[in-house]
Amino acid sequence: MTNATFHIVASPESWIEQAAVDQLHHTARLDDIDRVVGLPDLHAGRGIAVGAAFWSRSHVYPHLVGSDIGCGMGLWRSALPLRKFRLDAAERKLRGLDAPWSGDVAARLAEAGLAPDLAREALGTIGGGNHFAELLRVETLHGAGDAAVDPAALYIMVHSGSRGLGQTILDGHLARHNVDGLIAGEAACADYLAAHDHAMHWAVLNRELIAERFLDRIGTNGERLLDICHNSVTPHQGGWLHRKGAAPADRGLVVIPGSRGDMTYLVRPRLEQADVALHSLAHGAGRKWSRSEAKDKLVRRFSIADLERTKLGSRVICEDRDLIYEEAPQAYKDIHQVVRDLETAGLIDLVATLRPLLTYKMRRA
Ligand SMILES: Nc1nc2c(ncn2[C@@H]2O[C@H](COP(=O)(O)O)[C@@H](O)[C@H]2O)c(=O)[nH]1
Ligand SMILES: [Mn+2]
Repeated sequence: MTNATFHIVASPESWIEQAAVDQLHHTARLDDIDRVVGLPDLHAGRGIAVGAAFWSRSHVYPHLVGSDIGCGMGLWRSALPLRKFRLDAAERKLRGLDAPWSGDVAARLAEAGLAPDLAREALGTIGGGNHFAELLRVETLHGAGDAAVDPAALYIMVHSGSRGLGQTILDGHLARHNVDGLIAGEAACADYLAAHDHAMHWAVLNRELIAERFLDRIGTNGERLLDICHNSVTPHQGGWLHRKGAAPADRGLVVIPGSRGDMTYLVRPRLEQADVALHSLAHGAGRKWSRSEAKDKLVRRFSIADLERTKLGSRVICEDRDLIYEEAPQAYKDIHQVVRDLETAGLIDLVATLRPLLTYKMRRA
């Protein structure tokens, strides 16, 4: 039995798999979960649905945040005008980015208020899975607009998280408490929250360094327009708001990417209806196929070379033969429908649509 209120933000046109809805109901039955919200990118995860927000007045549940604490999206406007950007040259220059960053890691960690040796080897690297760095340009400016969006500029979006650090924190918690919740105010909860906040700050710094490394390789720099975490637990309305693949609607502009072969939306959250969705938004399109399904379905239909170009004409650097199939655009839901659902629910205004030019996932040294 549960007393939690349950709401899914999605129109009948949106495809939401039953397994994900079942996972939401399962989570709603945890002790003292008061509100559960599914967003239009909802899909099944490893036990916990992704594209969801959970609020508890009294408990913090680390397994609802998951292992990639602080994972999120950052967007930078580069100083390079599009007219000077050369795709072939950029593709050649984007090398050596999976190796540890050779800059002053200790100083950057200390500046961010973190221990100077915290997960230092991984800092500034993207990691695997569906993490990426992507160069984009403005496709369309919408009515809501924003002075920071210059259609003549090149942009970079970075999706990465806390790498092994978040996993270590979750593993430590599960070893001691399994999936039991932590009672807010008790020492064990404070310890988890302190480690969680370090991982969030580490992830923000990680995205910043990735963007700097990429922009440096193509001979420019940039200004950060936004950085948002979609895996987190934060204080909210006198309780605790867990976001599992859900973008915050209370921290300014948000990017909602589709896939490497589709558009990304830059949106401004609307505050009037925000509480209905626990002040959260879709964090992407959400998966339609699991990784193994994607590989099985696509491997006979497409060569690696096919997948190194997208239907939008953008390029893909991914030298992992499995990953290039697992993360193919076909594996994701329709981003345009996801964004329409958020608009229809009165949760966002569109600012701009961005088109991918080059997506970097990994390249061997
Ligand atoms: N523009 C791109 N979007 C992508 C790519 N790979 C995935 N995605 C989208 O990002 C979210 C991230 O999901 P998460 O649960 O891992 O945080 C995903 O739902 C897709 O919509 C890409 O290469 N480029
Ligand atoms: Mn993520």
